[in-house]
Amino acid sequence: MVANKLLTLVLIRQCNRVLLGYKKKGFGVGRWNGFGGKVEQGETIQQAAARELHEECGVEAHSLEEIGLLKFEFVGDPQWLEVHVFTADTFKGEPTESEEMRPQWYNIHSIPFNDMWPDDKYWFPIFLKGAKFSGYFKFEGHNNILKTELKEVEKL
Ligand SMILES: Nc1nc(SCCc2ccccc2)c2[nH]cnc2n1
Repeated sequence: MVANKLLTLVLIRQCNRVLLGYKKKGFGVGRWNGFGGKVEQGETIQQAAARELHEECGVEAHSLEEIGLLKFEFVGDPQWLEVHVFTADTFKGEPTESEEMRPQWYNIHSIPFNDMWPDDKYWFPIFLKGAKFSGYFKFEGHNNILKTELKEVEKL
């Protein structure tokens, strides 16, 4: 059993807008997403989430709350991705473009799902209504979902 690769994803949400970033290179390039990435040795998942947020758009979230757990399997790749999703509604600093990401606010009624990972349209509505979720998506390539499992949860 290959250990899952731990990743983080941070979605800053204020009233009726969400901060997304356009991925300029690497995994998920060309798609809008929250801010995130790998968990390094010696840091907690939450510390990694805060670090990646700051590295990718220059803001410091005051308190990150874990609201979702997503597991991704890609056909032909033994390593699953285990994405810990966090949210915050307050932060310090001004969202700034980095080498990785171009930040932009989106109204919650016009999330660019066609330019996001295909699974996002399934779990974003749960996130936006303030509930927690746990999901599994089996991908073939980066565009085709073969299997979906998703549930709202009381506690992660
Ligand atoms: N929304 C979403 N995000 C990811 S990876 C998020 C974590 C990450 C990893 C590397 C760089 C930046 C961010 C996904 N993978 C498959 N579906 C997906 N949906």
